[in-house]
Amino acid sequence: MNVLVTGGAGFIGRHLVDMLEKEYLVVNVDKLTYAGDPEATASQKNFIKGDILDQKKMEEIIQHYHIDTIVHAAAESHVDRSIVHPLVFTDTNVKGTQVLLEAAKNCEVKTFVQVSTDEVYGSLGQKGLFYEDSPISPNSPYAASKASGDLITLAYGRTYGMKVMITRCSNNYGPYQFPEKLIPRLIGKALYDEHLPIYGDGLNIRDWLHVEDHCRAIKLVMEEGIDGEVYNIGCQSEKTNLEIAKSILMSLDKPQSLISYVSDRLGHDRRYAINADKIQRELGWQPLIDMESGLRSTIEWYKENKDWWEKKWYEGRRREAVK
Ligand SMILES: Cc1cn([C@H]2C[C@H](O)[C@@H](COP(=O)(O)OP(=O)(O)O[C@H]3O[C@H](CO)[C@@H](O)[C@H](O)[C@H]3O)O2)c(=O)[nH]c1=O
Repeated sequence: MNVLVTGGAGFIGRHLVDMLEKEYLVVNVDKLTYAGDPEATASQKNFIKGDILDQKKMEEIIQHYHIDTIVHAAAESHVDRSIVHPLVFTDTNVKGTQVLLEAAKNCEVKTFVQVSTDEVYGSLGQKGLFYEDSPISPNSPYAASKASGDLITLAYGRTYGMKVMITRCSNNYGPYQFPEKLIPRLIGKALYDEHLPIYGDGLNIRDWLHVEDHCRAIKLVMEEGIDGEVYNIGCQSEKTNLEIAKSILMSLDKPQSLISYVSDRLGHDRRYAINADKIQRELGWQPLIDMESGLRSTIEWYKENKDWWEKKWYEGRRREAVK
């Protein structure tokens, strides 16, 4: 396979490129937004700075590298940002996905994998799980843009006979996650003895998945997934945000008094919990990293790589300010 990965300088994308490069020719196309890491691309065999909205460029790249498979991981991904700047989410996650599909169709790419999210299903109460056939009911502008990207992907499959598949993961964590997201943000704050901001009552639940387990699942879908199918990816590791904050403080030997309740996120989804039986049953995927050891090693990583996340945080904020 010759694989085009979009967003391979982002958190999930860079882990994916590392994994896929061991077996395939991989080309990473990334726009390098505030969340993209130019350093990630230094060791990648084929990196091209580019925007998925540039159809001509995407077609040239696909043709030049004889791409037969696209794994589309480029996205605006932060819910809080989507509440403040919703339009860029539509540009990248909806229109960008469609432009990429157009390029793929015109160049007769064989397989297209859309990397998506469990947030397209909306929010759960205390009980129940998201299944692949659960109704799409997104709440944030981010989730709605990803749901739209999923629907347009499926439409291209049905209309033009393209082989398309969708993966929907739960909340990822692990090394190199941009420090705007809950786990790296809280670790960073705790390391500096700053208050850990917890939105609302802290009892919102997320279902956590280590990024390496996620990437192994995407790779499997790319290799063995069935045309037109959706695959949920998660490892049934539900935690309240408060539990995460407490674990981080405990691991770093910091006082629980650093927890600080702040205003809630607008339209804050209460609970995500995903059923991933299908990918386990049909493709034989299994998560290998349990939350306890995964969180421990992630905390260690952020402790040892302060330079990386501090730089990303300040660089990211600078680039945002310029925009
Ligand atoms: C950044 C931050 C977040 N939170 C809360 C909001 C959420 O309930 C929870 C996790 O927030 P976030 O890390 O922003 O992640 P969340 O909104 O769940 O979305 C993530 O998980 C999704 C998959 O479920 C991905 O599709 C998204 O791209 C990813 O950002 O923690 C806080 O309480 N304090 C914070 O400072």
